[in-house]
Amino acid sequence: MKILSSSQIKECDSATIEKGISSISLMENAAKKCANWIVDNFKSNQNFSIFAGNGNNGGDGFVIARMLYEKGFDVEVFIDENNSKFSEDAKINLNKIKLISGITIKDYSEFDNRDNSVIIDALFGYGLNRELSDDFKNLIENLNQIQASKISIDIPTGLFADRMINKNAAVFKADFTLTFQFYKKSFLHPETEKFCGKIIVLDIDLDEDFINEAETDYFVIDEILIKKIYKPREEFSHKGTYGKSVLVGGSYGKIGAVLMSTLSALKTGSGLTFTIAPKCGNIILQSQVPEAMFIDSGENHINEIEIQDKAIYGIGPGLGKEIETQKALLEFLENYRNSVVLDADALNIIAENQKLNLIPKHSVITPHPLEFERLFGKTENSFERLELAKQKAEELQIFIILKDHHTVVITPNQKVFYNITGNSGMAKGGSGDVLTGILTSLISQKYDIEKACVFGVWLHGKAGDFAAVEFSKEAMLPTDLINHISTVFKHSR
Ligand SMILES: NC(=O)C1=CN([C@@H]2O[C@H](COP(=O)(O)OP(=O)(O)OC[C@H]3O[C@@H](n4cnc5c(N)ncnc54)[C@H](OP(=O)(O)O)[C@@H]3O)[C@@H](O)[C@H]2O)[C@@H](O)CC1
Ligand SMILES: [K+]
Repeated sequence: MKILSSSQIKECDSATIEKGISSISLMENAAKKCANWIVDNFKSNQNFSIFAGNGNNGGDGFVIARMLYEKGFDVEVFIDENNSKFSEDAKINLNKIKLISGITIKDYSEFDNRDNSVIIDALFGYGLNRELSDDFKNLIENLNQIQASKISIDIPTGLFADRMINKNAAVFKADFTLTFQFYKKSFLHPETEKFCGKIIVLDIDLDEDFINEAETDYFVIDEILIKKIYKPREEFSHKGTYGKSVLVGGSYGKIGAVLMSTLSALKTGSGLTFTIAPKCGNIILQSQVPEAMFIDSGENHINEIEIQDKAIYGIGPGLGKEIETQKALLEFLENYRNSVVLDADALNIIAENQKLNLIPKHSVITPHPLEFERLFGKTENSFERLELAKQKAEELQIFIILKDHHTVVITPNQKVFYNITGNSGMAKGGSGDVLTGILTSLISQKYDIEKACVFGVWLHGKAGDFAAVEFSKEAMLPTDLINHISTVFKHSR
């Protein structure tokens, strides 16, 4: 799914209107989608307090008020009574509810919370173009204090659609955000997404031609995209059809990491799977994953990385940073030209030795924020980190998978794919090792690298979601996630 900027959404609005739908009908349609969702999900609540601004977000609020009232709910609307400058469509809809005696319209200052009330934020949407004034900040901070269910229309007030907020910004803290047609970029960054609650994207029939042609670097990975990428296995094939994965890692006390990568590569469908690990891991690996072939290197840590033909390497899980291991990795990279997947200590070794230039072009690196900082330097926030990652991905011609609450794939041509599968149960040591195995396996099966990255992060998160359903976010383990890779494939058929 494409992510459009606020100015593109405005253009999309205009394109839709040019096709013959009036702006007032568009608002009516958008609000109807919200009202229906609210009725379906908040049947037991009788009171709705709707806070409306003076733009079209407020206009949506007025229409929602009317619709909820018509469905039998008790509705109060709050506006800034000193501000008479409403957008045209907001004014039309405000005038409509003024004619309904059952809907009370009061000033924001007259709000008094009622029992079992739901607060609806229709103050500002994508039209917010500057910091909120102190009056609005106070209003939002007061609303945030109130114990009630809270719904934001389109965007939680105080957030900008596409950029970071100031540190002291006041933002409405929603339990649900009912947003129109597209994810907004700020819903996908940790500093800003925490205000959104659960995000519900409502299709309001904006012009499809405009959406198809709109140019953007930003995408959300959705099932439509995954269906286009996934290649079911062919019946007439053999193990050679599905490539050779070589997982390199492990050191004394950290054999589990490379074991999990190896298992993940196998469960993702790798044809032939090798593990290069120190001798101390031999028995563990051979007994736990008999399907993989073991190549030893060093006693307790890796001291050489053998180059094999026609293989895809995934290097880093549990690798450690012993001097001999560092030398082995740098020597390997100096002599290797194919794409590799680099994770964990492989990235730390590259950072400490300042050898970014050794990463083969079209490789994949999978840093978490701290590893990213070690490689490329500090940034102020995740929006800046993403911009720096885009720049570095292009400069080095590599794919960067930035691991975070929403993991992001950044391609050498600066496209950005946000992943929305996954959950906090995956925030445990070992989850990253699973991702390395999945990515190595998909690339070795000749998925194009961009597609392997997009499919890989989605599959990883989705398996995590199945594991959370079975075991809970607290108790699920990265090994449970590996076992649920099969559930994802079964559901993908
Ligand atoms: N295609 C879609 O997605 C559809 C979207 N729709 C809805 O339209 C919404 C966008 O509407 P919008 O453009 O009127 O913007 P909105 O957010 O209501 O605010 C604009 C007003 O706020 C003002 N203002 C700005 N910053 C401010 C500040 N800090 N403090 C105070 N004021 C500030 C600004 O004033 P100005 O800059 O002119 O001084 C202007 O008056 C969108 O989010 C969705 O809900 C649907 O109805 C139909 C289909
Ligand atoms: K809002």
